[in-house]
Amino acid sequence: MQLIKDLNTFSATRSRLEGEIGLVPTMGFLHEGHKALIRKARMECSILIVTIFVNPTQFAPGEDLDTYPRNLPNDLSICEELEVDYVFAPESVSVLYPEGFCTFVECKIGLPETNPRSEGAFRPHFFRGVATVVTKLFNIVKPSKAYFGQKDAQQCSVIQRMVVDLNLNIEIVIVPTVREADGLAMSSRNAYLTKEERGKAIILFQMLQKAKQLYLEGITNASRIREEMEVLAKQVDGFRLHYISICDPKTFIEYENEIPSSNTLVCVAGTLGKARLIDNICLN
Ligand SMILES: Nc1ncnc2c1ncn2[C@@H]1O[C@H](COP(=O)(O)OP(=O)(O)OP(=O)(O)O)[C@@H](O)[C@H]1O
Ligand SMILES: CC(C)(CO)[C@@H](O)C(=O)[O-]
Ligand code: BAL
Repeated sequence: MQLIKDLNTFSATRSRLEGEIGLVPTMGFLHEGHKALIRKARMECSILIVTIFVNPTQFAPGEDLDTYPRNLPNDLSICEELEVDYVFAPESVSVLYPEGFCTFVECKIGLPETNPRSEGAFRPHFFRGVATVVTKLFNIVKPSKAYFGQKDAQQCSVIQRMVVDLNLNIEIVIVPTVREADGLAMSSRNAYLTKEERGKAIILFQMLQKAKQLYLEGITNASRIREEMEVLAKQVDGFRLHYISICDPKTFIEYENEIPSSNTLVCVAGTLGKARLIDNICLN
């Protein structure tokens, strides 16, 4: 495995590579969720490239850019173990954002005007930063396939839309959410949870399970499902619910009343202490 930290070396290396190139973009602090993406990419591609970069443009002022967990040595040994060929981990922000950088990519899926209960609404800067850095990584790595996790459902839809809209000719592979034994979705930010908060963090999964249970019992009214999920959220001391969204998984347009018999995604987000957690489930 080769670790590359600068653009010139990466570009020179990339120009010599041929075959099916798989890209797994990450922000590091790798866990079992990342490992699932890497394993799938390893099975499907002849050359596997993992990127590790905590992208500042997707963080708003006051968010956790400075404290975001980092552990490059451990990430590298995980990549080595999983037979990654190249890790591109820019050594500084200026590798991807040199002085004068001022061009951004914007996708309108889930922006506040189309869905007030979404990541796009709660983190209005977020998808612009993600779409921009992912476009840059796609242009730098030139993969045939790129792998993303279902945990970040709206991010998946934004990227899937972006490759269509911008004719990027890259296959986007979505990998199911990997969970802890009690159902909590793996996330680098779980590291922020205290022991007590960790116990409470399964509330997101429980809310999603409740939605599924209600749906299977024949309840198809989005507001009714949302209300019952809210009741659960209120029972957990210290959990600040940001939103419950019951929406179309491609457009993220919210269902207010009857939900259709296919294509319904339920997303939840909230904070427990310093950790902002998100999760989702497909109802049908
Ligand atoms: N539990 C998981 N299951 C499957 N994929 C995951 C999981 N967690 C993260 N991923 C995916 O890994 C890729 C890199 O994610 P990232 O490095 O931001 O980790 P993260 O755990 O999602 O971090 P955080 O939740 O703190 O933002 C993304 O495509 C993300 O969806
Ligand atoms: C896709 C991504 C690597 C872009 O910075 C990030 O949003 C993530 O890790 O999910
Ligand atoms: N996994 C999404 C990255 C973020 O929340 O910044």
